[in-house]
Amino acid sequence: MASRDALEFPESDRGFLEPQLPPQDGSTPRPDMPFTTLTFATSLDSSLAISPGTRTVLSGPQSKAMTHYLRSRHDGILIGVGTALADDPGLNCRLTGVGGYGKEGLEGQPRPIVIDPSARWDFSDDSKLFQLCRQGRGLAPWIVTSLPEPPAQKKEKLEQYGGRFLQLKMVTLDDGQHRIDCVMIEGGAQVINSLLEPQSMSLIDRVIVTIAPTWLGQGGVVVSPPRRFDGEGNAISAARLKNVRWYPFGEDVVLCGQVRI
Ligand SMILES: NC(=O)C1=CN([C@@H]2O[C@H](COP(=O)(O)OP(=O)(O)OC[C@H]3O[C@@H](n4cnc5c(N)ncnc54)[C@H](OP(=O)(O)O)[C@@H]3O)[C@@H](O)[C@H]2O)C=CC1
Ligand SMILES: Nc1nc(O)c(N)c(N[C@@H]2O[C@H](COP(=O)(O)O)[C@@H](O)[C@H]2O)n1
Repeated sequence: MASRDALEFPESDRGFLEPQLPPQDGSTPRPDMPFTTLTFATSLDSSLAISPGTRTVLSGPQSKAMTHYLRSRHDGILIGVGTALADDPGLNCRLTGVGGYGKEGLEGQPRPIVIDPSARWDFSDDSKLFQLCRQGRGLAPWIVTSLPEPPAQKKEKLEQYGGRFLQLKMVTLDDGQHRIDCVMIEGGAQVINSLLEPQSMSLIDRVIVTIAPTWLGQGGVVVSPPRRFDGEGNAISAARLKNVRWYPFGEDVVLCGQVRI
């Protein structure tokens, strides 16, 4: 039976998204690299949150359900440590019919991946992610760190739940069981802004942005990649999408496209 807090994303809305999603046969556009979707919700003034260190609800119910559908179609969800600290996120999929929400096991649940170079996320049993693990509603996170020896207590706790630390140079796992074919990158701003820099933008296969009809005002956590200049020193746009599609979800609009390289 589906749980009371489960979300529904109707079949009628799924067709629009299908061409944007990772191929279901696990094939990837670049060898040994996952299919990557950059997806987030923004205000009209490009803010992800009203101020640093806070969580702001931008998506309405329909686009929120869409995000959970996207989660169900990716193996992993990636965030930066700034988001883990600010949001205490669940990072699971709460759609009816996935594991923990009407289905046995954890089928359809993505692996949370937290980029935490210095292992500064001070997680505990009370962290939302670990509560969901105990309830059989989400997978334990993988934490990508550059520390050769992550703190022993954190490592022990993480492994208790089935999570693990990955050192930066070991992101690509060579044991096939833990392969990740597609990753959904949710943010936050620093992660997104760095991915939209020229040297990284080719790593993004799709961009799916929920735009909420609100201005959060100055002082927000903003998506705005570093400015670029042409050969004559004139400012040019930092990044632009091609193959753009728009879709309304309630009061929000969802924009899909590919970064023009
Ligand atoms: N509306 C939405 O859809 C979303 C909103 N958010 C919001 O965004 C905010 C958090 O954003 P922000 O503060 O920018 O934090 P981020 O989540 O982007 O995390 C930033 C940290 O991650 C590490 N990091 C980021 N980029 C890289 C990189 N390229 N290589 C290595 N490490 C990297 C750094 O850690 P270190 O400093 O330790 O080296 C950095 O300080 C929160 O308020 C959250 O609510 C987040 C996701 C989605
Ligand atoms: N799609 C979307 N809409 C918003 O309004 C948001 N604030 C976010 N934030 C992202 O979702 C994470 C929270 O996930 P849980 O609901 O806790 O599972 C948050 O950490 C951001 O990555 N996304």
